Amino acid sequence: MKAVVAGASGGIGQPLSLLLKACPLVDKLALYDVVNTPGVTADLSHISSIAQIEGYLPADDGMKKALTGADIVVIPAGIPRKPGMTRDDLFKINAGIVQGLVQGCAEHCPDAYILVISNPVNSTVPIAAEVLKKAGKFNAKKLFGVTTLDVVRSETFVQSITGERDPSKTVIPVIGGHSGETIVPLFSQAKPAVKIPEDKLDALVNRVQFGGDEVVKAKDGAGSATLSMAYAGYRFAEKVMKAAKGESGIIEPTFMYLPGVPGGDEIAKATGCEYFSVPVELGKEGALKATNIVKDANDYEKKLLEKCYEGLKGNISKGIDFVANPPQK
Ligand SMILES: NC(=O)C1=CN([C@@H]2O[C@H](COP(=O)(O)OP(=O)(O)OC[C@H]3O[C@@H](n4cnc5c(N)ncnc54)[C@H](O)[C@@H]3O)[C@@H](O)[C@H]2O)C=CC1
Ligand SMILES: O=C([O-])CC(=O)C(=O)O
Repeated sequence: MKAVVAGASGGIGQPLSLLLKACPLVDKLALYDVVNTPGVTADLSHISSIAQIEGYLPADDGMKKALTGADIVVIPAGIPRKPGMTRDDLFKINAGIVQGLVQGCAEHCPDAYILVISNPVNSTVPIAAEVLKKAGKFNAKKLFGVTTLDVVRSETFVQSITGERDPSKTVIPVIGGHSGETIVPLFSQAKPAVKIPEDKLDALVNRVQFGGDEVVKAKDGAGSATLSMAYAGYRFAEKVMKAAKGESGIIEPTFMYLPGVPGGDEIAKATGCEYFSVPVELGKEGALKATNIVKDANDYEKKLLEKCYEGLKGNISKGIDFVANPPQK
């Protein structure tokens, strides 16, 4: 399995590359960034794990060399937030970065699983899809917006209420998008069931929705979540790779183009959003099936979902429009 990290020298890229270098499922790891890949690559190359590592800069066809032969491409390239910014404020710069990298995937590794971390995910995933569609290489089953950090946060924050020793043992679906009120945790659907006292529910939901802001504020100008994101990004990438190798029964929420995924059409109709994060079963060819968990939401969660739909639709159209009507330079 050849894995590529695009944006490998960054705050997320470095620890994510470390985790992938240590992963026994990875035979080859290519690091791509516009800066510092020689140093990061040299450093990681001393780790005595299976993965053979190569690093590339844009010069000398670096992107092409990194992407050629890739089975999975993880993209954490782009600028992060500073206090006072929304994820949408990152659009202006990150939209073009994701567009360029996904164009590279269309040309050099059209069959790879593509995992988009760069924000705003609600718009960068539609951008990626439009780029791939234009190139005639779009496979909705293999394009994923990484929303795993919202799931990881939900597990962690619920643990502070339930006291469960291993938070990852509680499965909590988090659906919708990846910013503020578009993030909707469905605590009513947790397995095993969790009991959240009524007077704690609003604060818990708010903390999951604005968990990113909590980190941005604490970092005080030095960026946003990087280490927890690398953990979450790795967790999702590992699931995709395990499914690719034939392991069955792997389900994880991820932000996808639903009409292209089995079971997705009815969710797109119910939500009015073509892109939405729902629990998706993964298989060798990527997404096998999207689960319509929206219909199981309770009344409290249905209200959250109404707000989610509103915000998400605008973010999605903004991404589609960026590719259809490129901004004048
Ligand atoms: N999906 C999610 O849950 C999360 C997403 N993020 C997003 O991830 C992105 C990266 O965050 P950080 O790693 O903290 O930022 P960072 O600034 O530390 O790293 C970004 C890296 O991307 C590189 N880069 C820029 N343009 C590039 C290009 N055209 N090709 C290849 N590499 C390029 C930069 O040189 C830098 O090394 C941000 O957009 C952030 O908002 C962050 C946390 C969670
Ligand atoms: O908040 C941010 O800008 C980074 C992010 O997406 C997260 O931590 O969930």
